[in-house]
Amino acid sequence: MSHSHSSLKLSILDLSKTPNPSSLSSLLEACKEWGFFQIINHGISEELYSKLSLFSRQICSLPSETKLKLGPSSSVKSYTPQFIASPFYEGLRVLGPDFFSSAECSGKVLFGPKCNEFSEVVREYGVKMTDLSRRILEAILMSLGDGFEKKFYGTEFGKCFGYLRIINYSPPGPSQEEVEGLGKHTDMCCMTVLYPDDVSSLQVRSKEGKWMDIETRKGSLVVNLGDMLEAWSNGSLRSSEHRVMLRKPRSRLSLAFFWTFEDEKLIFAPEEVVGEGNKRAFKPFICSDYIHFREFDDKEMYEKVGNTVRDFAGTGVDM
Ligand SMILES: O=C(O)CCC(=O)C(=O)O
Ligand SMILES: [Fe+2]
Repeated sequence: MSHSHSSLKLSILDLSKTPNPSSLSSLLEACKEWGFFQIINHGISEELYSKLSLFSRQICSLPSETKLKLGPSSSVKSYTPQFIASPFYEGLRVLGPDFFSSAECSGKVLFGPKCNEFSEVVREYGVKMTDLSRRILEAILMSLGDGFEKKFYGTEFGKCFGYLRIINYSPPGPSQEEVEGLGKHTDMCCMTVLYPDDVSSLQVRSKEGKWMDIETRKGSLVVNLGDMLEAWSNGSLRSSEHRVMLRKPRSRLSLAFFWTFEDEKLIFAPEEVVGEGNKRAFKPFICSDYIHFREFDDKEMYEKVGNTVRDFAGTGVDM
């Protein structure tokens, strides 16, 4: 039996070019319609990616006893073993802004003396992705309204920080044509910058509810918007449901960099963003309250995974 899949070529943001009205309008269009686009000329070298991939593969092959020292129920909590998100998914989280120290904290347990090299590679990746995330977010604000990046970047997004998740998906079994590596979800953060080794496993759900395979240019990174930005933009920027479907009999690696508001941030769309005469699509809420709402759901009631910020703070007004 073979499945047919519709696919979506992601809109391109070229980071080597100064944004102009035409590039900004296609960026805004992509953010509203899909909440997904791709970036090219992003400056993350393949060499850096390969170094990090190598460590990722090493983490994958370590014995479970070692990794379970880092979570889910130990004090460090940086490791998500298989069978939490899915039977095929395991992940290691490294918190910014001090990527070196947080990498070291896990690295000591995982790699022993080789840990320094790991921490250094993660630091370099974290710093570069932080810079990249800022530039992307500025472009998004610019696309939302004239002068919005100057007006809102510092005041609203000035305390954003990033964290990295190094994700390994184990291969589906020989008799499994297609398995869910990561189930349907929206990202909680403002924005995710994704370096997948195989983009064809990533699917986004259209507004009509159709799953689409994501297509990108070779070497580009995938950006998707999260719930916090959807709420901050009064629902005009879309945080889309997406998932990972594993189809090839090989493992898959992915580096997901999440750019998020600080815990205590009150998320409330500014008047100018809502626009005169428009209703509010979200009640104001504190960032960490939403994260707790999601974490509780994800762990305690697995069937309820998939709850979004609209379930948490939506007013019922559909933007
Ligand atoms: O692995 C991927 O390509 C996507 C991961 C993802 O969606 C996530 O970690 O939120
Ligand atoms: Fe995601």
